[in-house]
Amino acid sequence: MTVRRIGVGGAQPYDVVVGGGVFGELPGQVGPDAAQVAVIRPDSLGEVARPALRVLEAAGYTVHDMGVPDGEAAKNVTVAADLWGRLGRAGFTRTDAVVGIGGGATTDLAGFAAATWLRGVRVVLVPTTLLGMVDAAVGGKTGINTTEGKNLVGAFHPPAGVLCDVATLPSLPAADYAGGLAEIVKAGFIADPVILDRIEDDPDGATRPEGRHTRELIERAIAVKAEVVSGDLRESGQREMLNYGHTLGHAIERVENYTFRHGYAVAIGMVFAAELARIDGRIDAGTVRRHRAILTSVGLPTAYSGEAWRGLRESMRVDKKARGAALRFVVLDNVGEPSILADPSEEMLDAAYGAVSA
Ligand SMILES: NC(=O)c1ccc[n+]([C@@H]2O[C@H](COP(=O)([O-])OP(=O)(O)OC[C@H]3O[C@@H](n4cnc5c(N)ncnc54)[C@H](O)[C@@H]3O)[C@@H](O)[C@H]2O)c1
Ligand SMILES: O=C(O)C(=O)C[C@@H](O)[C@H](O)[C@H](O)COP(=O)(O)O
Ligand SMILES: [Zn+2]
Repeated sequence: MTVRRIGVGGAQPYDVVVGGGVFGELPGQVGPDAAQVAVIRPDSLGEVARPALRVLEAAGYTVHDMGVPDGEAAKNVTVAADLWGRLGRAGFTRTDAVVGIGGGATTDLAGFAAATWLRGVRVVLVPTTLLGMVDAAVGGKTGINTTEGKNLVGAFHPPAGVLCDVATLPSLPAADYAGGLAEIVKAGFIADPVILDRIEDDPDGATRPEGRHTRELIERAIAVKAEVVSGDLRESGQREMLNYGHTLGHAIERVENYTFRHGYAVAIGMVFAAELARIDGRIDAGTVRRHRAILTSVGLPTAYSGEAWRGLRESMRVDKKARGAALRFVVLDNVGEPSILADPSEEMLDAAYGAVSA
């Protein structure tokens, strides 16, 4: 299987390595300075993490296997504090390193632990979900959720390297695989319409790791993310476009107490943002229909409870793109042309939600 390296620029450039069996590159990414390595991974992913643990042990590191709760259940301050305790007891110093293995929730947590331990130690990320590979592990956003909102506590802390071993994908449940497709579709709508063409060409294949266009979809989505974050690590401008669908999406996750898949919430959020753009006269009804058709074709939801609207509207207030009382949404002026819609009226918001409410 071919290996592709996608470079991420910035003050500390690194590679996103995509291929089969790339775990072997872990020691090279962890580097020669570390004596100890903390491997942070879900308790449930012992089998998936084992080859990585073996490679690190064989390279001579003292490896601490730090299991955490599965997925989103670990992305909170209780688990982060437990990790700080374990790092402290192991005597982790500034030259030691963290390796995060798992889905996006786990790599966000591992990145956050690395960002906060001693104010920042080296972290290498090994995403094992589609979503982790195409989005979460790339770009240096780390964080945890709080009761009040999604990712409200975090830090920008880019990894030293990202290893996407596509051989881990076949064991991923289909529903979680579909969640990753939402971020791939997002990359298509905001920056690379070829992604949309490939999914429309073979929607069934898009839902499977062995699909005809799967490698291309993964690499194109990573390339979109790498390009954006290379120029704007701290989200002072262009990076906001990666938040397409996330203002409503994060609010849905919050009202569901973080038990609703991120990708599913973002899928609904993208249709909401598309409806907002249509109401604002930026895109036509056909482009909104294209959102629904593509998302539905790969098994993603495009509607949500009408009764939830008041709670969602309240939750959106803490969106990181908001400025004061003004909400700011990423919308499209056209496919591949994202822009910001600032402070839409309550009537517009109500109308757009009416169009996605079930
Ligand atoms: N930092 C960022 O830039 C960024 C970007 C996008 C999303 N995110 C975050 O990513 C998270 C969503 O990530 P996700 O969709 O990967 O969810 P997840 O991390 O919850 O993983 C989904 C499920 O798949 C399991 N799993 C992981 N790899 C597996 C494998 N190879 N085989 C079988 N099961 C496997 C996990 O244990 C979990 O149960 C959210 O918290 C979201 O906020 C962050
Ligand atoms: O990397 C980014 O920037 C993104 O917005 C990517 C999103 O897919 C991701 O879910 C991110 O975690 C959202 O960031 P937040 O700052 O809105 O919490
Ligand atoms: Zn996301």
